[in-house]
Amino acid sequence: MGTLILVRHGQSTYNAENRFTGWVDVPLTDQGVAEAKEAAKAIEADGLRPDVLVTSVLERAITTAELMLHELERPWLPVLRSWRLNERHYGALQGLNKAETAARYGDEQVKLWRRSFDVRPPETDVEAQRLLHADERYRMLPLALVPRTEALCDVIDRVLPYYYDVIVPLLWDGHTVLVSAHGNSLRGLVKVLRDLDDDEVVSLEIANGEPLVFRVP
Ligand SMILES: O=C(O)[C@@H](CO)OP(=O)(O)O
Repeated sequence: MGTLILVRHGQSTYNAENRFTGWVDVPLTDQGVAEAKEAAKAIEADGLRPDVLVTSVLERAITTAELMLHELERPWLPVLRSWRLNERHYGALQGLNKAETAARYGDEQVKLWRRSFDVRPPETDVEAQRLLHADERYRMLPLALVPRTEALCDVIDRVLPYYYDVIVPLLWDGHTVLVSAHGNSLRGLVKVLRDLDDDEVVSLEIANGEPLVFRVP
């Protein structure tokens, strides 16, 4: 039996500024750094010792994991990274303030964009998609796989192949796998692991730096 530890990165600068983040690559705040260290203490207190690290390709998740491993005195762990674990792409909302967007479009609409299973935020234009594709991290992808917006259902579609093809075999081999990722990529995974239906997932919230532990037979 393997152990899966899911951690959402510590607070980022955009979290602190209440901005839609998505694939924008922002760093942690001082509070985020402290949350990452606390996350490591929590898993240590549970007697858990990760032996493989898996992260998205976004800095806030990578830094959170590095801080955690340093705290756990295991900075040497083997690491795997994938764009498939990135945050949900927030489309044209990326960078906007969430409160200002709610004042403009209404709380209900913003809640649908933020938490529904299948409502996509407005998409970015083709030029923004091309710019993202030019980023070294995403250049190897076919352009069609570089998102212009995503709903949670789209995130699940991209996360699951990585989960089943890469993470599950590690768990079957008995590893303790630490996954450092994002609010919505982890909401998608937790929906599947807990078998939540499309309505239940609306109220699922994942806090910064709070580890979630699953035993996978
Ligand atoms: O902005 C984002 O990308 C996410 C996570 O920070 O926000 P939300 O809480 O709306 O899912």
